[in-house]
This record gives sequence, C-alpha cells and structure tokens, in this order.
Amino acid sequence: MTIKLPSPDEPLRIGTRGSPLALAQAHETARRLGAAFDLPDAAFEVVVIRTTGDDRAMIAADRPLKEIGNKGLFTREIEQQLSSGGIDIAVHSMKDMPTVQPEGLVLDCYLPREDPRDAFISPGGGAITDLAHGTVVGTSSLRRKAQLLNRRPDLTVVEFRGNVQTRLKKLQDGVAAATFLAMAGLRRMNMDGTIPMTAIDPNDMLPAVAQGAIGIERRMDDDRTAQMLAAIHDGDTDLRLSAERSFLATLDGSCETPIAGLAELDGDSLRLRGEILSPDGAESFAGEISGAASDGAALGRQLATELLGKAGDDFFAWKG
Ligand SMILES: NCc1[nH]cc(CCC(=O)O)c1CC(=O)O
Repeated sequence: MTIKLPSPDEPLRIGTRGSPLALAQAHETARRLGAAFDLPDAAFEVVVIRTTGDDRAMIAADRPLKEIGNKGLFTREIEQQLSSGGIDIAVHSMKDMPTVQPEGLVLDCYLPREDPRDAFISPGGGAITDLAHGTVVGTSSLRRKAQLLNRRPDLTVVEFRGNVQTRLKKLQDGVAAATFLAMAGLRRMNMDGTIPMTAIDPNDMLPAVAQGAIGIERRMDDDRTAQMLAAIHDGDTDLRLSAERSFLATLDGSCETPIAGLAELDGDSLRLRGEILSPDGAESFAGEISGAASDGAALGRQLATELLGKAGDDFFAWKG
C-alpha cells in the first residue's frame, strides 16, 4: 500500500513541549522521518504545546512536582491535541511516560536509545564519593535523591526543578554544589563536553526506567502515520523498554516512586537490573534477571514480583 506522504503544503505536525531538550527531540524525529522518506525539512512542522506542568512549574518553581499535580501533568495537553487532530504525532521522553496511554492513542515507536546513564555534575569536579560531609546536592528526582541518600546519608538534598539550563544556572549560582542530569539529554543538546560531568556506572546508580529513550505517540486509527513511524522504529530499544516498562507497571510505579531499572541486550539475551527504594533512601531492594530478549515483559514482571517479595507488603504504604 502506498501512503500519501507529508509535504510542505500539508506538513506532518509534530507536537512537543517547548524546552530545549524537547525541541531537540522533536527535530531529531523530523530528521529521521525526513531521511527515511526523502522529505524536505518543510514537510514537518514542530508545534510547541504548553502543558499544565509548564504553567504550574512557573508559579511554584521551588515546590516538589508531586505536591503540584499528578500523572500526565506534562503530557495531558499534548495528548489532547493528538486525539483531536491538532497534531499528527507527539514526541516524548519515555522516562516521563505512564505505562498506560489514553484511549485511542498508541505509543509504540522508539528512536534508538541514547546513553541511559545519569551524569554527576559538579563545578568542583570529582565524584559522589569525593563530596564533603553535609554537602548540598540539588535534584527534583525522588529516585536520584533516594539513591544518593542510600549511599551518602550525610548529604543534604534540595529541590532542583526546571529544565536542564535552569538547573545548571542554579549550580552556577551556588544553590547546590552538585546535581544529576541524564547523559542522554546532555548529548542530544550537544552539551556533553561543555560542562564538568562524569557518567555514573549503573552499578553505582541505576538509571530511571526508559531513561535516554524517545517515544513517538500517534492516533490508533492513523494508518499513514503508523506506517511512517514503523520506518524509524528501533527494535532493540523496544526489547529493552518492554522489560523495563513491564517491571515499572508491575510495581505500579509513577514518577513519584523511587524505582530504577535498566535492561541491556547481549545478542538474543536480555539482562534486567532493578531497584526500589524508600523515599529517604534508608531501604533499598535490588535484583537482576536474565533471559531471552523476546521475553522482556515476563522478565520485568518476574523481577518486580521478586523485589516486592523482598520488600514486603508494608514497603509501599508511604505512597498514600
Ligand atoms: N524528567 C525530566 C527529564 N526527562 C527526560 C530527561 C532526560 C532525557 C532522557 O532521559 O531521555 C529529563 C532530564 C534529566 O533527567 O536530566
């Protein structure tokens, strides 16, 4: 079946948030689609959509996100535009996406995954182990906070929100001595090499589920878009995310739950590592599982069940 490709007259509309990282991801998507179908830049239109999360984050920039809103805060308006036909695709950081999509939308196209590791950013250089007793570290990620306090309970963690540029500015202003950012974001904005940072070994700090992966969402009934996205979909990323996201889904995790998970491929086999922590980092349960790469979803469920068993029934009680 031949499809009617987008053109400068009828461009494919790509919905995204307006942060520099989100825009870089949207343009990467346009570039890959353009290359796959030999289309000019003008066949794509990047549509910036302001979300409730962006608005509320402006109002209460120093309050933890979990106090401001709930799941979907940064995606709701984008998904509404997608459902109503205002845009044709939505580009997302997969680590920010819930494991279930709204009725009528599908999220099954992934670009090749970037480096999934966290980066430790400290103008003073050095590593986590070099930080002096009581040093202030900024992060808004419950996972990073819990993992850090688990290793270094003596450190002080302060809320550090905003986009990558805002957080780096706070470091410069001395609000904290160090912070964490995803390597993937820094790479996609060509910022690696421009700031003092060290990639953290996943053995020391396991990244967020799906970190470094970009997902592209579409309407379920939009066959043209489905065919276009199939051409840029990355199968290895899919196998890895299947395992990680089934691990997350079984734990019933959200961005408010300290959960980490990383799947890696070795030929036809897959190794999944996972960790769950209490928010204060005092308790941590970690494990790993290996099996056939095609069994990722089952491996994810199995590892999650194992960690839930280790942690005990009361572990998630604080979730409220
Ligand atoms: N929650 C914000 C967010 N969502 C995705 C990324 C980084 C890019 C990625 O993981 O693909 C970031 C910023 C960060 O953690 O540094």
